[in-house]
Amino acid sequence: MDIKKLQDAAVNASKTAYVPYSDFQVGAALLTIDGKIFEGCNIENASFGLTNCAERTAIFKAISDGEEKGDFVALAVYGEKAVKPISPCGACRQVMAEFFDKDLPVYLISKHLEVKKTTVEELLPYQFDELN
Ligand SMILES: O=c1ccn([C@H]2C[C@H](O)[C@@H](CO)O2)c(=O)[nH]1
Ligand SMILES: [Zn+2]
Repeated sequence: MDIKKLQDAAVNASKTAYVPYSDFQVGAALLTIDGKIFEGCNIENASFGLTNCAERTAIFKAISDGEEKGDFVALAVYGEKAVKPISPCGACRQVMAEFFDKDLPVYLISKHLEVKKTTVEELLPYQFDELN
């Protein structure tokens, strides 16, 4: 799969972000082994801590639609105002660790489309995982 397509999907996903508090639109695009792409945006709340990041929205949409742990092959995240490639928060890293293989490629993208390629393992080393 062309990474450009996943990157475009992440940019597209950011368009529907609900961000009245931060005005910081984020989009995520999650690719499955079958070639499906699940898009997610950040969704904020007046009670700030209830905000759902773009990454978790995409992951939860995929799981809710029947995709399973191990079905995922790549994630792209785009920050519309990110000066440097966006960096996922700790909550999202933990949720990624739940559903993604350690070596799954994660493409972090800045507003100028600078891309940093990393992995789940790099984002969350020595992860908590009760099942292992
Ligand atoms: O990787 C990230 C980083 C931040 N945000 C959101 C949370 C909040 O809505 C806004 C500003 O932090 O960006 C994401 O969705 N993903
Ligand atoms: Zn997050």
